[in-house]
Amino acid sequence: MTNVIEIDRVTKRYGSFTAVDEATLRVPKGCVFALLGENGAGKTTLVRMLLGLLTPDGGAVSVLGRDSTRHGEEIRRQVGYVPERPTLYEWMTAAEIGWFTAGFYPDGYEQHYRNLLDRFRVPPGRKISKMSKGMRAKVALSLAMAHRPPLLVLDEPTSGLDTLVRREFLESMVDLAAEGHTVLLSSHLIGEVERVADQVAIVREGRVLAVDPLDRLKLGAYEITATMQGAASAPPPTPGTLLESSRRGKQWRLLVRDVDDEAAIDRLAELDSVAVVDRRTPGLEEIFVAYMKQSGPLRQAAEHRAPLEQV
Ligand SMILES: Nc1ncnc2c1ncn2[C@@H]1O[C@H](COP(=O)(O)OP(=O)(O)OP(=O)(O)O)[C@@H](O)[C@H]1O
Repeated sequence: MTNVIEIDRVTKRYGSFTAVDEATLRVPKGCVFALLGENGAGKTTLVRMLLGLLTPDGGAVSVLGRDSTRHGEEIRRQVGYVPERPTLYEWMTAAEIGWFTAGFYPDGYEQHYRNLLDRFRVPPGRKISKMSKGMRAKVALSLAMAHRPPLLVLDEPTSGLDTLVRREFLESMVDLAAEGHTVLLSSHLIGEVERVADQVAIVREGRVLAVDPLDRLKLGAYEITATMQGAASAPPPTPGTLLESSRRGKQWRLLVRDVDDEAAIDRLAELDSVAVVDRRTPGLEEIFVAYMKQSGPLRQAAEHRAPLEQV
């Protein structure tokens, strides 16, 4: 099994509202895979279908080689899941909650949990109710990892954490992937995804718009500024795939990706219609925003969507 997750043309509706629309993606073993999308894009709905907690209206979801509609329980046994707002028993200490949870898992769980608390520097005797958000998140992560799941699913795991704790948390994810675990991270934080992900799926309004290795998404992307000879000129033909174009006076700003040969951009200056060409490498945020703007709204906004945050 090379793919830990396989999602094929999956659709999920809530009444007449389509939350996930024919989504297709593959998550290979041993990578940190990010679902990147604004609030309300459908990430949690996708995650719930993976875990067999929601049944798709169409398409197929397979996790660790099993159909999640029929084998949800088996999948959940093998997956570590940290939801956006983990529920922890407030009155227990970190050690007690591990002891309690160990009852649901095979031998070795509690010892490994204690090792993880140690690794994340969580005092075992501290009550959950007396912990900071960051420490709670580490307890939730330790509980999710203590049965050594081959797949860890994290739904907006760092929301509410401060920068340092967030960074530490993210680094532990990269370590996990290096140890052969697969991590699925759902996030709307571009900086976070850029820091840790090997592969990224850009999700917008229930649709998967792009799935790529982060390197590929970034390395072949360019922002081209072409100053034309005349104000009315059309933009020059660009190499690669055009994601976004806008004009201000004589200047076109073009965002392209999948450019194999950057010299092809420089050669645009040889065209009669072009006076000057500049290029620079955009950040993931610019690429993401270009995808978000493409072809206008895909569906009516169902709710107020929170703006994107940078880490
Ligand atoms: N049980 C439900 N009934 C009706 N609509 C729902 C339900 N759950 C989610 N939705 C809607 O489906 C869309 C996708 O929601 P989802 O929670 O999957 O998005 P998300 O990308 O995880 O967002 P967030 O980051 O805010 O959690 C949203 O518009 C949401 O309001």
